[in-house]
Parts: sequence; C-alpha cells; structure tokens
Amino acid sequence: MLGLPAHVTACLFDLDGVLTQTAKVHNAAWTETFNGFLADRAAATGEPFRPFDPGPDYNRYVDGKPRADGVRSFLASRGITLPEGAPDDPPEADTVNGVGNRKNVVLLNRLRSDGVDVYEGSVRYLEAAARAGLRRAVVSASANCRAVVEAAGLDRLLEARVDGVYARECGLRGKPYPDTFLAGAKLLEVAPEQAAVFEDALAGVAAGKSGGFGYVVGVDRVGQADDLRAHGADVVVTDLAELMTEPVR
Ligand SMILES: O=P(O)(O)OC[C@H]1O[C@@H](O)[C@H](O)[C@@H](O)[C@@H]1O
Repeated sequence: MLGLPAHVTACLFDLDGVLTQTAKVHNAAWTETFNGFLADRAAATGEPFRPFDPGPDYNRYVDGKPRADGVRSFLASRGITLPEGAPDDPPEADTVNGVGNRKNVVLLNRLRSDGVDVYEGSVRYLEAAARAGLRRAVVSASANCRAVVEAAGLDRLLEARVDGVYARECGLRGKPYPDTFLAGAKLLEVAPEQAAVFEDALAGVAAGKSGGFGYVVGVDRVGQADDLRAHGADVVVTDLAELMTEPVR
C-alpha cells in the first residue's frame, strides 16, 4: 500500500526537498552567497569569475550536507581553502563559519519573505504512514529543521527529529555518513534494516546505502534519477504519492 517492503516498520524522511520545497530556497541562498564570495575574490586576485552552478555544484558538493561541510566541499572543488574560524564568526568573515553564517542570513530572509511550502504528495504519504502505524522521523542536516517543520505544520505527523543542532550536540557526522539516519532509527527504536530512508540528495541516498537501511527511496526533484540510483537508491520517484500506487518489484 505504501510501496515499501514488508520488513519496513519505520520511515526516516529528509526534510528539504523531500517533505518541504525548501531545497530550492537553500540552493538560492547558497548561489547568492557563493557568487558574492567568488566575485569579491575575482576582483581581488584578477582571476576570472566563474559562478556557482545551482545544478551540478549544488547537487554534488552542498545538497544534504551540514552547512560547514557544504562550504568546505564546494570551495575545495575550486581549489580554495579558508580558515575554519569559529561558529559565532560574523557573516562578513572569510572563514568557513563566516561564509556559512552569511548564507544563513540570506536563507532566513528568504524563508521569512517566501514562507515554507510543503509537497502535498509528501503530506498525504506521511498521513497514510501514520494511519498504517509506521514510525516516522525527520532526519535533516539543517540547523533550521525545527523552524521549517513547524512553519510547515508537519510536527503533528513526526515522532522524532534528528537535525543539525542535534548532530552537533551529539558529535554525529553529517551525510554522506549514515550517523544521523542511524540516530533517527535509534530514536524510533527500530533496527536500520526495518527503516526506509527517503532522500532527494546524493549525499543522503549514499548515507542510506552505507547505513544498511531496509530500503532507500530516492526522490528526484531535479532530474538526477540515474545519479540517485548510482549513489544507492533502491527506487526513484518524483513524488512520494507515487509510492502509494506502485507495488514493490
Ligand atoms: O544551513 P542549514 O539550515 O543548517 O542547512 C544545512 C543543509 O541542510 C540540507 O538539508 C540542505 O540540503 C543544504 O542545502 C543545507 O546547506
């Protein structure tokens, strides 16, 4: 009925891009932030300005990863290393934390002005999962997860949350490491093999694959179905509602 193998009794949902339409907002905030950084650097060094590509650059280096990992990983792809700085660095600082904090200012402004949209198919799926007695957690790299879940009105359908704040407090490695999904399964008191992972990010499906989870659902919002499969998705859908009609092969 829910397109999952019979051994699955719990669902671990990524947030941005799976339950809410906020992957686009994160992507736009990163694009604005990195382009400002790269333009300043080009002006200072005389090197040509090569903008951040919201397609491949976002999908490969940033999507699904904790904020600071996204900064490090994209800048490394351009041969740039910044000092780490401290978590409370001001947004103007040219440090990993400073650039991350700069992006967070842009993100929060955009979330405030545009609000948070859900995917209707995901809400229907969450409701059906709740009716079917499946356990449900959100597992997100974002430190803004709680605010986004609440703004979307999804807290009523979720039983546990592992987010960027929780991961930092518990010293969990971010996706593509499986640590946060394993913590989600633990909070729901199920073994990884009993849990399905729902992910739109390449780093996220890789985490589901390497953690030995019972089923990995790739959610393709941007036309990267083959890449999602290559990173470990057992099935790829464009909307969770498709799972409510598709039998498992
Ligand atoms: O900066 P935040 O809100 O802590 O989010 C961290 C990451 O969270 C992920 O869910 C997004 O895919 C990334 O784009 C984002 O960078």
